[in-house]
Amino acid sequence: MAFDTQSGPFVALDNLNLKIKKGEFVSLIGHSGCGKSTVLNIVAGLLNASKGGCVLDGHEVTTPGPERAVVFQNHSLMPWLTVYENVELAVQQVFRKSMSRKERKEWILHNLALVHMDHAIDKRPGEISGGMAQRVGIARALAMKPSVLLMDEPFGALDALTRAHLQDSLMEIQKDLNNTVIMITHDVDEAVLLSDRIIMMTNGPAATIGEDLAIELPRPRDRVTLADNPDYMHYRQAVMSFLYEKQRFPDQEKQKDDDDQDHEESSETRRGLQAIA
Ligand SMILES: Nc1ncnc2c1ncn2[C@@H]1O[C@H](COP(=O)(O)OP(=O)(O)OP(=O)(O)O)[C@@H](O)[C@H]1O
Repeated sequence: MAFDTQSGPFVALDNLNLKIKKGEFVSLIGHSGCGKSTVLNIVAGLLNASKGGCVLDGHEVTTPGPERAVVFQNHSLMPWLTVYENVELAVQQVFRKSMSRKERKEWILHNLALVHMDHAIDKRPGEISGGMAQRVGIARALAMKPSVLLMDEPFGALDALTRAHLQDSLMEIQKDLNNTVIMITHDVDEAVLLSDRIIMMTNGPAATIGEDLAIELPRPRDRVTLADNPDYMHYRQAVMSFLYEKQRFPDQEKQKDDDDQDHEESSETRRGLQAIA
Protein backbone atom coordinates (compact mmCIF):
# COMPACT_ATOMS: atom_id res chain seq x y z
CA MET A 1 0.00 0.00 0.00
CA ALA A 2 1.54 3.27 -1.13
CA PHE A 3 0.14 6.67 -0.15
CA ASP A 4 0.66 9.68 -2.37
CA THR A 5 2.45 12.36 -0.39
CA GLN A 6 4.02 15.69 -1.28
CA SER A 7 7.47 14.07 -1.30
CA GLY A 8 6.34 11.15 -3.49
CA PRO A 9 4.79 7.75 -2.77
CA PHE A 10 5.06 6.53 0.82
CA VAL A 11 5.02 2.73 1.03
CA ALA A 12 3.23 1.90 4.29
CA LEU A 13 2.73 -1.84 3.69
CA ASP A 14 4.72 -4.14 1.45
CA ASN A 15 3.89 -7.72 0.47
CA LEU A 16 1.47 -8.34 3.31
CA ASN A 17 -0.47 -11.58 2.91
CA LEU A 18 -2.99 -12.57 5.55
CA LYS A 19 -5.63 -15.29 5.34
CA ILE A 20 -8.24 -15.40 8.05
CA LYS A 21 -10.74 -18.23 8.59
CA LYS A 22 -14.38 -17.69 9.43
CA GLY A 23 -14.87 -17.28 13.16
CA GLU A 24 -11.22 -16.59 13.90
CA PHE A 25 -10.26 -13.88 16.36
CA VAL A 26 -7.12 -12.22 15.03
CA SER A 27 -5.21 -9.41 16.71
CA LEU A 28 -2.82 -7.08 14.90
CA ILE A 29 -0.02 -5.80 17.07
CA GLY A 30 3.00 -3.68 16.21
CA HIS A 31 4.66 -0.38 16.98
CA SER A 32 2.98 2.92 16.27
CA GLY A 33 2.86 3.80 12.58
CA CYS A 34 3.59 0.29 11.28
CA GLY A 35 0.34 0.14 9.31
CA LYS A 36 -2.22 -1.64 11.49
CA SER A 37 -5.00 0.87 10.84
CA THR A 38 -4.17 0.82 7.15
CA VAL A 39 -4.75 -2.95 7.07
CA LEU A 40 -8.03 -2.56 8.94
CA ASN A 41 -9.19 0.28 6.72
CA ILE A 42 -8.52 -1.78 3.60
CA VAL A 43 -10.58 -4.67 4.99
CA ALA A 44 -13.29 -2.18 6.01
CA GLY A 45 -13.37 -0.84 2.44
CA LEU A 46 -12.47 2.66 3.64
CA LEU A 47 -9.16 2.54 1.74
CA ASN A 48 -8.37 0.85 -1.55
CA ALA A 49 -4.97 -0.85 -1.68
CA SER A 50 -2.66 0.51 -4.36
CA LYS A 51 -1.67 -3.09 -5.21
CA GLY A 52 -3.50 -6.26 -4.22
CA GLY A 53 -6.66 -6.05 -2.19
CA CYS A 54 -8.99 -7.80 0.19
CA VAL A 55 -11.23 -10.73 -0.70
CA LEU A 56 -14.14 -11.64 1.56
CA ASP A 57 -16.24 -14.71 0.79
CA GLY A 58 -14.87 -14.76 -2.75
CA HIS A 59 -15.70 -11.11 -3.44
CA GLU A 60 -13.26 -8.26 -3.56
CA VAL A 61 -13.90 -5.54 -0.99
CA THR A 62 -13.93 -2.05 -2.49
CA THR A 63 -16.46 -0.15 -0.37
CA PRO A 64 -17.68 -0.31 3.24
CA GLY A 65 -20.54 -2.73 3.88
CA PRO A 66 -22.78 -3.73 6.81
CA GLU A 67 -21.27 -7.24 6.92
CA ARG A 68 -18.05 -5.53 8.10
CA ALA A 69 -18.78 -3.40 11.15
CA VAL A 70 -16.04 -1.14 12.47
CA VAL A 71 -15.46 -0.04 16.06
CA PHE A 72 -12.94 2.77 16.46
CA GLN A 73 -11.05 3.72 19.60
CA ASN A 74 -13.02 6.90 19.97
CA HIS A 75 -16.64 5.97 19.54
CA SER A 76 -18.30 7.68 16.62
CA LEU A 77 -21.84 8.08 17.88
CA MET A 78 -24.20 10.71 16.49
CA PRO A 79 -24.25 13.31 19.27
CA TRP A 80 -27.82 14.46 18.58
CA LEU A 81 -29.29 10.94 18.80
CA THR A 82 -30.02 9.01 22.00
CA VAL A 83 -28.23 5.78 22.86
CA TYR A 84 -31.23 3.83 21.57
CA GLU A 85 -31.47 5.86 18.37
CA ASN A 86 -27.79 5.43 17.62
CA VAL A 87 -28.18 1.66 17.59
CA GLU A 88 -31.52 1.95 15.83
CA LEU A 89 -29.89 3.79 12.93
CA ALA A 90 -27.63 0.82 12.22
CA VAL A 91 -30.43 -1.72 12.73
CA GLN A 92 -32.73 0.16 10.34
CA GLN A 93 -29.99 0.18 7.75
CA VAL A 94 -29.57 -3.60 7.82
CA PHE A 95 -32.88 -5.06 8.99
CA ARG A 96 -35.55 -2.63 7.84
CA LYS A 97 -37.00 -5.22 5.48
CA SER A 98 -36.27 -8.46 7.31
CA MET A 99 -37.43 -7.58 10.84
CA SER A 100 -40.74 -6.19 12.07
CA ARG A 101 -40.75 -2.97 14.10
CA LYS A 102 -41.25 -5.02 17.30
CA GLU A 103 -38.40 -7.40 16.43
CA ARG A 104 -36.09 -4.48 15.71
CA LYS A 105 -36.91 -2.88 19.05
CA GLU A 106 -36.20 -6.15 20.90
CA TRP A 107 -32.98 -6.60 18.96
CA ILE A 108 -31.76 -3.08 19.78
CA LEU A 109 -32.51 -3.56 23.49
CA HIS A 110 -30.88 -7.01 23.44
CA ASN A 111 -27.63 -5.59 22.06
CA LEU A 112 -27.62 -2.70 24.51
CA ALA A 113 -28.19 -5.21 27.32
CA LEU A 114 -25.21 -7.27 26.09
CA VAL A 115 -22.93 -4.33 26.84
CA HIS A 116 -24.90 -3.33 29.95
CA MET A 117 -26.19 -0.08 28.51
CA ASP A 118 -29.90 -0.83 28.51
CA HIS A 119 -30.36 1.43 31.53
CA ALA A 120 -29.36 4.55 29.58
CA ILE A 121 -31.30 4.24 26.33
CA ASP A 122 -32.67 7.78 26.42
CA LYS A 123 -29.37 9.52 27.16
CA ARG A 124 -27.36 11.33 24.50
CA PRO A 125 -23.60 10.69 23.99
CA GLY A 126 -22.77 13.97 25.76
CA GLU A 127 -24.54 12.72 28.89
CA ILE A 128 -22.64 9.44 29.31
CA SER A 129 -18.99 8.59 30.02
CA GLY A 130 -16.44 7.71 27.32
CA GLY A 131 -16.49 4.06 28.42
CA MET A 132 -20.26 3.94 28.19
CA ALA A 133 -20.20 5.55 24.75
CA GLN A 134 -17.66 2.97 23.63
CA ARG A 135 -20.00 0.22 24.83
CA VAL A 136 -22.82 1.74 22.77
CA GLY A 137 -20.48 1.80 19.76
CA ILE A 138 -19.81 -1.91 20.25
CA ALA A 139 -23.56 -2.64 20.64
CA ARG A 140 -24.22 -0.71 17.45
CA ALA A 141 -21.61 -2.76 15.57
CA LEU A 142 -22.88 -6.08 16.95
CA ALA A 143 -26.50 -5.16 16.19
CA MET A 144 -25.66 -5.23 12.49
CA LYS A 145 -24.82 -8.97 12.86
CA PRO A 146 -21.59 -8.42 10.95
CA SER A 147 -19.79 -11.49 9.68
CA VAL A 148 -16.58 -9.54 10.29
CA LEU A 149 -16.07 -7.24 13.25
CA LEU A 150 -13.20 -4.80 12.80
CA MET A 151 -11.94 -3.13 15.94
CA ASP A 152 -9.26 -0.43 16.05
CA GLU A 153 -8.06 -0.31 19.67
CA PRO A 154 -11.64 -0.59 20.90
CA PHE A 155 -10.73 -0.55 24.58
CA GLY A 156 -7.70 1.72 24.41
CA ALA A 157 -9.33 4.72 26.07
CA LEU A 158 -11.10 2.81 28.84
CA ASP A 159 -10.20 2.35 32.50
CA ALA A 160 -8.82 -1.07 33.47
CA LEU A 161 -12.03 -2.40 35.04
CA THR A 162 -14.32 -1.40 32.17
CA ARG A 163 -11.75 -2.76 29.77
CA ALA A 164 -11.64 -6.15 31.50
CA HIS A 165 -15.42 -6.29 31.62
CA LEU A 166 -15.75 -5.54 27.90
CA GLN A 167 -13.03 -8.02 26.98
CA ASP A 168 -14.98 -10.73 28.82
CA SER A 169 -18.23 -9.65 27.14
CA LEU A 170 -16.55 -9.70 23.73
CA MET A 171 -15.29 -13.26 24.29
CA GLU A 172 -18.81 -14.40 25.25
CA ILE A 173 -20.46 -12.60 22.33
CA GLN A 174 -17.97 -13.97 19.84
CA LYS A 175 -18.49 -17.50 21.16
CA ASP A 176 -22.24 -17.14 20.58
CA LEU A 177 -22.14 -15.38 17.21
CA ASN A 178 -18.96 -16.97 15.82
CA ASN A 179 -18.16 -13.87 13.82
CA THR A 180 -14.67 -13.18 12.55
CA VAL A 181 -12.89 -10.49 14.52
CA ILE A 182 -9.85 -8.44 13.51
CA MET A 183 -8.69 -6.27 16.37
CA ILE A 184 -5.83 -3.81 16.62
CA THR A 185 -4.32 -3.54 20.05
CA HIS A 186 -1.17 -2.29 21.75
CA ASP A 187 -1.89 -4.40 24.80
CA VAL A 188 -0.01 -7.72 24.86
CA ASP A 189 -2.20 -9.26 27.59
CA GLU A 190 -5.36 -8.29 25.75
CA ALA A 191 -4.04 -9.84 22.53
CA VAL A 192 -3.13 -13.15 24.22
CA LEU A 193 -6.35 -13.34 26.22
CA LEU A 194 -8.70 -12.73 23.30
CA SER A 195 -7.01 -14.06 20.17
CA ASP A 196 -6.79 -17.28 18.21
CA ARG A 197 -3.86 -15.72 16.35
CA ILE A 198 -1.66 -12.72 16.91
CA ILE A 199 -0.24 -11.09 13.79
CA MET A 200 2.91 -9.21 14.72
CA MET A 201 3.85 -6.51 12.26
CA THR A 202 7.34 -5.30 11.48
CA ASN A 203 8.15 -1.62 11.78
CA GLY A 204 7.25 0.60 8.87
CA PRO A 205 7.72 1.93 6.34
CA ALA A 206 7.10 -1.04 4.04
CA ALA A 207 5.80 -3.03 6.98
CA THR A 208 4.76 -6.65 6.67
CA ILE A 209 3.93 -9.59 8.90
CA GLY A 210 6.88 -10.41 11.12
CA GLU A 211 5.42 -13.32 13.07
CA ASP A 212 2.11 -15.12 13.07
CA LEU A 213 1.48 -16.71 16.48
CA ALA A 214 -1.35 -19.19 17.06
CA ILE A 215 -2.72 -18.92 20.61
CA GLU A 216 -3.81 -22.41 21.54
CA LEU A 217 -5.27 -21.73 24.95
CA PRO A 218 -8.56 -23.54 25.68
CA ARG A 219 -11.76 -21.50 25.79
CA PRO A 220 -13.57 -20.18 27.71
CA ARG A 221 -10.60 -18.23 29.00
CA ASP A 222 -10.43 -16.75 32.44
CA ARG A 223 -7.94 -13.95 33.05
CA VAL A 224 -7.31 -14.89 36.68
CA THR A 225 -6.63 -18.57 35.97
CA LEU A 226 -4.49 -17.72 32.97
CA ALA A 227 -2.25 -15.36 34.91
CA ASP A 228 0.02 -18.20 36.07
CA ASN A 229 -0.60 -20.59 33.18
CA PRO A 230 2.83 -21.48 31.64
CA ASP A 231 1.44 -21.48 28.06
CA TYR A 232 -0.06 -18.04 28.59
CA MET A 233 3.25 -16.75 29.87
CA HIS A 234 5.07 -18.31 26.93
CA TYR A 235 2.77 -16.58 24.39
CA ARG A 236 3.05 -13.29 26.27
CA GLN A 237 6.83 -13.58 26.28
CA ALA A 238 6.90 -14.33 22.53
CA VAL A 239 4.98 -11.15 21.74
CA MET A 240 7.04 -9.04 24.14
CA SER A 241 10.23 -10.38 22.64
CA PHE A 242 9.04 -9.53 19.12
CA LEU A 243 8.04 -6.00 20.07
CA TYR A 244 10.80 -5.02 22.44
CA GLU A 245 13.78 -7.06 21.20
CA LYS A 246 13.37 -8.00 17.55
CA GLN A 247 11.49 -4.85 16.45
CA ARG A 248 12.87 -2.51 19.04
CA PHE A 249 14.95 -0.25 16.85
CA PRO A 250 12.95 0.72 13.78
CA ASP A 251 15.73 2.64 12.06
CA GLN A 252 18.37 -0.05 12.54
CA GLU A 253 16.02 -2.74 11.26
CA LYS A 254 15.19 -0.69 8.23
CA GLN A 255 18.84 0.12 7.59
CA LYS A 256 19.76 -3.55 7.83
CA ASP A 257 17.02 -4.49 5.38
CA ASP A 258 18.11 -1.78 2.99
CA ASP A 259 21.72 -2.96 3.13
CA ASP A 260 20.62 -6.48 2.32
CA GLN A 261 18.76 -5.41 -0.76
CA ASP A 262 20.02 -4.67 -4.21
CA HIS A 263 19.52 -0.93 -4.46
CA GLU A 264 18.93 -1.11 -8.19
CA GLU A 265 15.86 -3.19 -7.67
CA SER A 266 12.92 -1.31 -6.31
CA SER A 267 10.85 -3.37 -3.96
CA GLU A 268 7.49 -4.19 -5.41
CA THR A 269 4.55 -3.15 -3.32
CA ARG A 270 2.38 -6.16 -3.39
CA ARG A 271 -0.63 -6.29 -1.18
CA GLY A 272 -2.38 -9.60 -1.02
CA LEU A 273 -4.64 -9.38 1.96
CA GLN A 274 -7.26 -12.07 1.91
CA ALA A 275 -9.93 -12.17 4.54
CA ILE A 276 -11.71 -15.47 4.10
CA ALA A 277 -14.84 -15.47 6.18
N1 LIG B 1 -3.44 9.00 4.11
C1 LIG B 1 -2.15 8.86 4.38
N2 LIG B 1 -1.23 9.55 3.67
C2 LIG B 1 0.08 9.39 3.90
N3 LIG B 1 0.60 8.55 4.82
C3 LIG B 1 -0.28 7.84 5.55
C4 LIG B 1 -1.70 7.96 5.37
N4 LIG B 1 -2.30 7.12 6.25
C5 LIG B 1 -1.33 6.53 6.94
N5 LIG B 1 -0.12 6.95 6.54
C6 LIG B 1 1.19 6.51 7.02
O1 LIG B 1 1.21 5.09 6.93
C7 LIG B 1 1.88 4.53 8.04
C8 LIG B 1 0.96 3.57 8.74
O2 LIG B 1 -0.10 4.28 9.36
P1 LIG B 1 -1.18 3.55 10.24
O3 LIG B 1 -2.11 4.58 10.77
O4 LIG B 1 -1.76 2.43 9.48
O5 LIG B 1 -0.28 2.95 11.43
P2 LIG B 1 -0.71 2.26 12.80
O6 LIG B 1 0.15 1.06 12.96
O7 LIG B 1 -2.18 2.05 12.82
O8 LIG B 1 -0.29 3.38 13.86
P3 LIG B 1 -0.82 3.66 15.35
O9 LIG B 1 -0.56 2.43 16.15
O10 LIG B 1 0.01 4.82 15.79
O11 LIG B 1 -2.29 4.01 15.22
C9 LIG B 1 2.31 5.70 8.93
O12 LIG B 1 3.64 6.04 8.65
C10 LIG B 1 1.38 6.82 8.50
O13 LIG B 1 1.99 8.08 8.68
